Amino acid sequence: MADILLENITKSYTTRKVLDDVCLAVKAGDFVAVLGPSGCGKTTLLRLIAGFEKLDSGLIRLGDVPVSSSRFNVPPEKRNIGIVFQNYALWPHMSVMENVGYALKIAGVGKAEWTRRSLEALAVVGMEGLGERAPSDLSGGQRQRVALARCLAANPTVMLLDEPLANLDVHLRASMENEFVAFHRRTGASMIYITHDQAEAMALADRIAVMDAGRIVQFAPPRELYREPRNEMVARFIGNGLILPADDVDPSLRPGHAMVEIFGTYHEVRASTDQQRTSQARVCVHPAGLKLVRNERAGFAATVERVIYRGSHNQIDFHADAMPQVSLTLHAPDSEPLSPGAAIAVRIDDGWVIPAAA
Ligand SMILES: Nc1ncnc2c1ncn2[C@@H]1O[C@H](COP(=O)(O)OP(=O)(O)OP(=O)(O)O)[C@@H](O)[C@H]1O
Repeated sequence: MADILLENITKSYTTRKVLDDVCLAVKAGDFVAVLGPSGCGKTTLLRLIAGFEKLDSGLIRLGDVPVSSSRFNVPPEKRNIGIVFQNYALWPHMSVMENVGYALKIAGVGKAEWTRRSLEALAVVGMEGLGERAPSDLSGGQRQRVALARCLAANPTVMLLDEPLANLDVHLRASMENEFVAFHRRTGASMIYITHDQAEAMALADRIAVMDAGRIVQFAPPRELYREPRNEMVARFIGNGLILPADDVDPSLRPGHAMVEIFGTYHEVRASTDQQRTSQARVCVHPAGLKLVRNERAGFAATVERVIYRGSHNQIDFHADAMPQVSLTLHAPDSEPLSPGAAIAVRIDDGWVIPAAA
C-alpha cells in the first residue's frame, strides 16, 4: 500500500482547463471514491495518476516517489498500479488464466509461480474452475471478477477503478460492491474508485472527493458530505439534498446550531460553529429530515402533489405554499392517508445551513 498525493494538479486539453489546481491526499490503505457529474474530470484525474497522460503543472507522488510533474512522467508499467476499467479490458484471444497471469509472465515470473498466483487470485474472486474459459464465454460480472483477479495476482500497492460496475445490472452491482470491499480488506491496497453514482460511492468509500468542473469541491467521509455539505452542488448531489431559502439566521442559541426562518416559521437546524448571524442563507434538508406535523403552527404550510407507496414508507412529493414552483419530498408512514391537493404542515427536523462561500 502507498500514499497517493496530488499537489496542485492542472491539466488542459487544447485551451480547455479540465483539471484546475486539484489537491488530494489519499492515505495508504484508504478506499477513496471520486464522485462527480459527467465531464467534471474524473477519468482525466485517474489517467494522470496511472501515468497515461502528462500533467501541465503540479506533482503526483506514490508513496515517497514523485511520479509525475511537468518535467517527468514515470511510465504506467513502473508505477505498480492495478487498474480495473468499466469495459474490463480483457484480452479476447487469451484464456481467463492467461489474462490473469499475463502481467506476471511478462515481468519474468516463472510459469509455476504465475500459475499458482493466478489460481489463488481466481479462487479469491470465486472463479475457481473457470481458468480455461475464453472471456467471451463469461457473464459481465464474471469478466469483472477476472479483471479483479488480474489486479490481485499482480499485488499492486495502488488500485484505480474507473466506473467498474457501470455495465452490470442492479443485482450484480450489489454483489460486486461486496467483492470490492472484500478485495480492499484482503489486499490493503490504496484504492481510488471513480463513479458518478453517489449511492455506490457512499456504500464503498472511507472518504469521497466530490468534483465539479475540474475542481475538488469537498473531500470528506460520506456522513460528513451528507450532513455538512460545503456548497449547494454537494448538497444536491449527495442523498437527494433539497435546498431551501432561509431568512434571519441566528446562531447564538447554541454552538453548531442556528434558528432560521423558512417559509414564515422558525426551525432549529445545524450550522457550522463559525456561522455568523445573517439575514439570508440556504439550508440543505433531506426527505428523511422533513416531518408532517398536525399542529399547523409548528410547520410551514404546504400542499401534497403526489403520494408514492414505497413499501416501508410513503414518499410524499409536495410544495411549500410560499414556493409552489419547487417540488420537495418527505417520507411518511403508510398509515398517513393523504391525497394530491391535501393541505399539510411540514416541520424541519434536521437541516444544515450551507456555509457562505469563503
Ligand atoms: N483526450 C481529450 N481531448 C480533449 N478533451 C478531452 C480529452 N479527454 C477528455 N476531454 C474532455 O475533458 C473533460 C473531462 O473529461 P473526463 O473524461 O475526465 O470527465 P469524467 O468526469 O470522467 O466524465 P464521465 O463521467 O462522462 O466519464 C470533458 O469535457 C472531456 O470532453
